[in-house]
Amino acid sequence: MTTPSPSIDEASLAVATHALSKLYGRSTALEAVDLRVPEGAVYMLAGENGAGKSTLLRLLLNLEQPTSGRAEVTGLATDRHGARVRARVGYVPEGFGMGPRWMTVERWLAERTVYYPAWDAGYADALCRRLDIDVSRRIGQLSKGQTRRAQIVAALAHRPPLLLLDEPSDGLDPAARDTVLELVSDHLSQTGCTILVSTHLIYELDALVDQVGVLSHGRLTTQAPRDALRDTVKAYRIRAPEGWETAPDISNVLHRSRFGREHSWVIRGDETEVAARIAASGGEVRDIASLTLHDAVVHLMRQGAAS
Ligand SMILES: Nc1ncnc2c1ncn2[C@@H]1O[C@H](COP(=O)(O)OP(=O)(O)OP(=O)(O)O)[C@@H](O)[C@H]1O
Repeated sequence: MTTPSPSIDEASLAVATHALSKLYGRSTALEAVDLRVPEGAVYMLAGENGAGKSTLLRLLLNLEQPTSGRAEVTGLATDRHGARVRARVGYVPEGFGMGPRWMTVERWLAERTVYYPAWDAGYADALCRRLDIDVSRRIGQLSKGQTRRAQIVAALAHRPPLLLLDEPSDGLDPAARDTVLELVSDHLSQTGCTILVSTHLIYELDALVDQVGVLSHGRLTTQAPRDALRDTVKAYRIRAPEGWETAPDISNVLHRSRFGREHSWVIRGDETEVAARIAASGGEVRDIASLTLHDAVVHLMRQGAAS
């Protein structure tokens, strides 16, 4: 079951999906996903390998069709307006296939202008310089990271209202990762665009993210503003009598560990309510701490995988 988000104005969503499902044969890749990405948000999509993140992004671009359900991207129904949706989106795909091996990067970038009328050649040049791209090289000669750099230029250079980034730093060296984060951050402050980004490197996006979604086995098990997660997913240090761990009536325990009579539990819920329940069951709350975004999301991923 998806954790409900606080009320969101449906009219101001950059992306909305409605019970979006995708089967490959008899195997479920996505199951009744109700994604809500507010306009102007940086929405991080996390989830284990095979959770359905890339499939979801491909469906949003109508590169593949859902088995059931529907999606709207920048207000357009993806099934009827696939080409218009793609023109409004900057997409970094999961894979590294770009184009024919003989084509130079320069020519490949020039061809993007056909698809994107708003292509800004000056901005594309500046991005190529920042990312140290030799545009005279042929696609077949590029390393994985060099390919990724060119894909990032293509995604940003038409200043689309929405970026769909599928593990954008995959293949990049650490310095290039930092440069890409700076570029995306600058791009965001200049354009105010919306970003939906799938990643396994949660800490990398820490400074940017304001919405979080967790996919697990094709289901969106968590969807919440980042601040709401910070306020509700907490680590409780508890001193308790022997055998206490079976006593409390507490739901949404994401993690338990124990050292002697001291317990450390990660619990999702209202802090005051959780603390009261612990106290009522005979436990003494010694400390309550917030988690990093990385730790909170990893606990939520594990809970999603286990449910
Ligand atoms: N073309 C396809 N044919 C059959 N199954 C597919 C296809 N594409 C994806 N799948 C399956 O759908 C599920 C979701 O895959 P997807 O690539 O969307 O996951 P992901 O969350 O992006 O994973 P990762 O983090 O490993 O990139 C997986 O079980 C995968 O095997």
